[in-house]
Amino acid sequence: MKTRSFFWSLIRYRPGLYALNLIFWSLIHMAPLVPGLLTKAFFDDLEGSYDFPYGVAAIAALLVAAALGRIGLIYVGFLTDVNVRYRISMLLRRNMLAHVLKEPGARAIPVSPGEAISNFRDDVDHTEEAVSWSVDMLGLIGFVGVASWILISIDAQMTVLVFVPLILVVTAAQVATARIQKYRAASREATAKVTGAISEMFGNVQAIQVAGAEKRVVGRFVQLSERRRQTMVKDKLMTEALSSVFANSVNLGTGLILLLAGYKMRAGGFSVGDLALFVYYLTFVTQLIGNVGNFMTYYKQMAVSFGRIKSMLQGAPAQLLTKPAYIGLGRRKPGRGGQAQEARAAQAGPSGPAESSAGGGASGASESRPTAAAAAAEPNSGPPPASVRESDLSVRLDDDFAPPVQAPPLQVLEARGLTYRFPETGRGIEGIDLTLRAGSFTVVTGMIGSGKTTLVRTLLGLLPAEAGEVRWNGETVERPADFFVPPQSAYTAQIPRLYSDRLRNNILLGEPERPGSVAGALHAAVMEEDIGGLEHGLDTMVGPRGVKLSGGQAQRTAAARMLVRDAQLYVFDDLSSALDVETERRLWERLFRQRGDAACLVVSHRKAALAHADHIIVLHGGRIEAEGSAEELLRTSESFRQLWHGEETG
Ligand SMILES: Nc1ncnc2c1ncn2[C@@H]1O[C@H](COP(=O)(O)OP(=O)(O)OP(=O)(O)O)[C@@H](O)[C@H]1O
Repeated sequence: MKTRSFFWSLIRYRPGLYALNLIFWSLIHMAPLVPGLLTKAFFDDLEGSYDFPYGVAAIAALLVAAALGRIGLIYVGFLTDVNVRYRISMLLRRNMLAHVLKEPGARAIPVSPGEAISNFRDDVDHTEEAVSWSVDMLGLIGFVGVASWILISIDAQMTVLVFVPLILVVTAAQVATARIQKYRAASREATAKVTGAISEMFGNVQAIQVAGAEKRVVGRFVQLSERRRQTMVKDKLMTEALSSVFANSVNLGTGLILLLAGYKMRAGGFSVGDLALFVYYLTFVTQLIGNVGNFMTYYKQMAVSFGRIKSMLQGAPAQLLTKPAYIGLGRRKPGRGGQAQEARAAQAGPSGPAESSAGGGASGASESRPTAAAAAAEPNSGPPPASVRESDLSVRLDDDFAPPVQAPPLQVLEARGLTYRFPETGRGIEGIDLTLRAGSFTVVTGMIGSGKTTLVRTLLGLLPAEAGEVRWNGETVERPADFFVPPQSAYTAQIPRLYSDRLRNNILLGEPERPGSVAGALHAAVMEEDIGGLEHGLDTMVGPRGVKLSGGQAQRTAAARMLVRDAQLYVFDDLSSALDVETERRLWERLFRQRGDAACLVVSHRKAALAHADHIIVLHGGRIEAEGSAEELLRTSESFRQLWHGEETG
């Protein structure tokens, strides 16, 4: 999609509102034609070359009325402008967010969080500005057209002089735009890097301290800030230089008019009123040219911003940015969302995976979708305010997200030829086959970097598989990311993600609390004894990213979050990093006893997990090196023996 098409699609989002805004701003810009003519009449009347029928006082009254009328128009113009610009930016941000939440969870944004924030904030702002400034163009053309006609009829030669600044400024702006675009791109890039560095610094304070890297980190920050300063100075200098050309051209024009008017007045062909009219119109012509310059600058900035916003889409069509959607303002149109959702529900039907792909698409496994929703829906403390409850959030996003799929009870889950390689390193997994039956307990093990995490993420759709397929009871799962969420599956990632909220809310993450459900999940996650030691039990605020909990508590809170949900497949990615051997043993025992018909897929190298496994998969270099029971593998696999005995030795 080209910048021009993007721009038009933004205008077409609310064509009526945009047209209203265009009309008001055209009137605002054309309104000065009237006081110009009144000023001419006023001076000509005083000079005696013209006789206004109602006297000079009437002209003064009309001038005041014209000024008041323009103030009224500007007031309404600002109302329409605010409505257009904020609706556009809200739509863009909403659609960008919806897209991010639909991407495979582990690769949802292609840049650092800081850069993504800059995309959401600054690039959308620039786009909004370009659309907003575009409404001045019609009024400008109208004003210049009518004013030229009036001025030419008075004095063609002088009129040419009025338009000299216009020609100068437009030429200067044209010459400068390529440079402005270059400087603007560089300053945006530098700003994003600084924002990214700030977010990395704040996220890694502890790592920086323990590595004694404060000076180096601050040094890098200073370098990035210096680069930003340089690019910003160039950017601002160029923009301000152009503005000053716009501003000073009025003085230049006035000087030229005065010079010529003196000669013409002496010759008697030019009245004081004519002079007043020329000077009056020149001011407005130049102001309006300034607006053209602003529009051109913002349009160029928008081209840069559009490129950056597109990169966030990771190859998805840019049309989705301007796809009409409910943005939370006014009444929701019938047929949008509500009906669409019903239609999708009918398509998704009860029969499971194949139908689920017909829906709009939701993201991630349990870890990503409810997490993201709750992160947006729930503030730092206490219950969320009514305006941002999850039910409201679903109203805003349900055009994009399919309703949860209800698949038939799991009998067998199969993956065939599953392949994913990280573009950056070419590493990952290749040609993985696995079979999980209802009630089975499968452990994936292997050395560091062998591909265990990549395997579970690809299976669950958190990474987009390059090849292979996943089948649920023999039916192909077309869109694993939509499908592998509760009630089909629940997942605990290797690194737990907790939110600055109560412990209870971190476990439930929007799931309605049933009697005993949280207590049951806490017991299964071996967390029940820790609760008594916390200041406010389940209502303890866990702090940003759960910093008030120990690593093991955070890990088990994430496990409890998974276990509080009914699922037919539970996936754990390596709990051992933060759990002592005894706690982990109790956790697997409880899970093993309580799992019922659910299948468990566990990444671990701990004996406690391996001992429960009825099937073990040993990965090496992203491929399955061996598989079987622990007994078989101890006989047949050297790698497995190393892992098994490794725990004893180290
Ligand atoms: N985000 C990434 N970008 C590029 N390469 C990656 C990325 N994440 C992992 N890899 C590479 O993919 C391979 C598999 O990584 P993966 O995290 O799946 O291994 P693992 O067996 O889970 O390791 P660990 O036991 O340390 O958790 C590794 O060689 C790793 O270097």
